[in-house]
Amino acid sequence: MASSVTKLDNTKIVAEFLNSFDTFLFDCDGVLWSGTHLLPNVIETLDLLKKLNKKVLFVTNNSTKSREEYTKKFSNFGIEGITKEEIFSSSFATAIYMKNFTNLDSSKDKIWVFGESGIEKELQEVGFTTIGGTDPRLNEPWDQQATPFLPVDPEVKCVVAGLDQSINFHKLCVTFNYLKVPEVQYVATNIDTTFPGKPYLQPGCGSMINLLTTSSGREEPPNCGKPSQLMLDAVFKAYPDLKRERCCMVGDRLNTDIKFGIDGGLGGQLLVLSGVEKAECLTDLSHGFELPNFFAEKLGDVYELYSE
Ligand SMILES: O=C(O)[C@H](O)[C@H](O)COP(=O)(O)O
Ligand SMILES: [Mg+2]
Repeated sequence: MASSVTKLDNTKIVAEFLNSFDTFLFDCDGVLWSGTHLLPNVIETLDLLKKLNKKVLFVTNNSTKSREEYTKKFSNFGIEGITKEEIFSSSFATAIYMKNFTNLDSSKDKIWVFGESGIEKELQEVGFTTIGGTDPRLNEPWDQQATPFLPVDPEVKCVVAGLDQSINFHKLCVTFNYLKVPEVQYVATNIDTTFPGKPYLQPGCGSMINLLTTSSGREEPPNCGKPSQLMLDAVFKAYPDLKRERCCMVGDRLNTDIKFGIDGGLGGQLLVLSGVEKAECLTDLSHGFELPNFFAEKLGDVYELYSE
């Protein structure tokens, strides 16, 4: 638990903050952007970190896109030069989990996807056959007699569920029917209950997982996203020279991003108030989550307050 939380609100503190770390791991939604809006001075801050020879990586619980698709999202926001290898998404973490931590045989066991293309593409990249997901036939109105998805496919051995911004009753009913099969495993990409937008907050992946879990009577599924250390293990496997004490996690949620950094033994955590959390969470501790050692109104404050 951080003994005290330092606000990045002046040049001296920002300089000390930057000198304390060699690597910055950035959450995306609520830190870099909010929905389709790039947050202020994000590009400038990332450029400053590169100029200071800092390592910059991205760790997002948003499973809607594959890492490859995320490189295009970065570029569309004008954040150039970000490679797939610098992005760690919960869809990627879930593919790692399915490949290395389950007994599924990707040569014959299929996966039913509740979610978007990111999950499908990352699971397919590690060799799994996926059904459901973005199949356009799921956009047809729910009709028990007409649906092509029931009865369930006996080769499906797992449901992987993530954020679906095109959620509908057809998708819920078919996924529910797979979850009613006791032998079918159940895995969640992440647990974020809300999804930051601009200006409105939205229901997140975790709320959709809760709906599926409650309706099917299943136990809570394993979570592959932050704060699970699966993604951090993948980061340190890909970049073995990183020193945990010289890494800082930058996020907008206490129960995912900041917990992820603290549990992972990272040297620092910066909470930005441009996403889900508001300043009250730093004084009203009834949430029960550990606090970061730094906070800022927004990431762009690092650039705005920095001076040579
Ligand atoms: O509901 C969700 O899936 C999350 O709110 C969202 O995708 C979080 O993404 P992150 O803030 O980890 O980039
Ligand atoms: Mg976020």
